Amino acid sequence: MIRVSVVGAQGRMGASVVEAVEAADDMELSAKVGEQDDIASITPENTDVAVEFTVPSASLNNVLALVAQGVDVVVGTTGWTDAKLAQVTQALDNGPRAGQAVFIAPNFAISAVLADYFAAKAAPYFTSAEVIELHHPDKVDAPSGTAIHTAQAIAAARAAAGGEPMPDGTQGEAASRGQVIDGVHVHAVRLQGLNAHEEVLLGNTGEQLVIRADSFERSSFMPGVLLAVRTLAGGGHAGLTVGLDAFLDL
Ligand SMILES: NC(=O)C1=CN([C@@H]2O[C@H](COP(=O)(O)OP(=O)(O)OC[C@H]3O[C@@H](n4cnc5c(N)ncnc54)[C@H](OP(=O)(O)O)[C@@H]3O)[C@@H](O)[C@H]2O)C=CC1
Ligand SMILES: O=C(O)C1=N[C@H](C(=O)O)C[C@H](O)C1
Repeated sequence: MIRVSVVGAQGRMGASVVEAVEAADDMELSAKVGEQDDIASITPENTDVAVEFTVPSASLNNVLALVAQGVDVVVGTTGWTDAKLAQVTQALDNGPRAGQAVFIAPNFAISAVLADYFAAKAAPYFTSAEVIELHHPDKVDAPSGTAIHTAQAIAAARAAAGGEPMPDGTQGEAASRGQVIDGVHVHAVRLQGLNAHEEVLLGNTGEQLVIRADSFERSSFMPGVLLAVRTLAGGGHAGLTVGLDAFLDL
């Protein structure tokens, strides 16, 4: 049995992970940790993999604490920057146990992972690309971690193909055009009734490709979370890995 502890267990995602772990035949729930609890209670003696879904402002410290304890971590919290990722890599290098692993995914839903992948594949063939993410109004961060990841992937694919900057003659209030991430405009919608959705618009003269992923329920993230837990528990993924595509045969 894979022993799993959940950090942020009282949150929307954490509670879903607790349910998914309890329902999995090959896993058992070890600890449920919230903001008031001591994360140092999670150790290799009671936990094979910790799953972390908290808030962007707390996630790095939680991950560093778990790595220092010698525990492998699957992270779904957003807000990761290159500088934060570098801190995780450094912590893993100095971790107490050989072969320690941290896995971070901006999105665990297969629809979103594939949308991201398809968008990067399509990007070099289009003059223009913009990303629209749409979420429930309780989401604290904007734009979504997924949208940032998608925009970066589109920009990297365009740059690798030697693409020109996108045409845009709009003047006036810059905020109206969304946040610009690596040259790609990203727009964030918060609307009651929504869960997690993303649309990538790709345009050429006289044509448009729309790639859209919809997570209607948090259960859509659970197969990806459990896949990551099983993959880390199986070993062979030492160090830091980012993105569920690393564990899929794409
Ligand atoms: N990768 C993916 O597929 C997905 C990622 N996400 C991301 O996951 C994160 C969590 O989302 P969601 O569950 O909706 O958010 P919630 O606000 O529902 O949950 C966050 C939880 O974290 C707890 N928390 C805050 N600080 C700490 C801390 N220092 N230690 C332990 N627990 C803490 C909060 O407790 P309290 O309320 O008591 O402060 C709360 O229970 C977000 O970054 C979101 O974007 C969401 C969906 C899918
Ligand atoms: O907060 C959410 O709900 C979600 N957060 C992640 C993100 O910011 O990309 C993943 C998904 O979009 C749901």
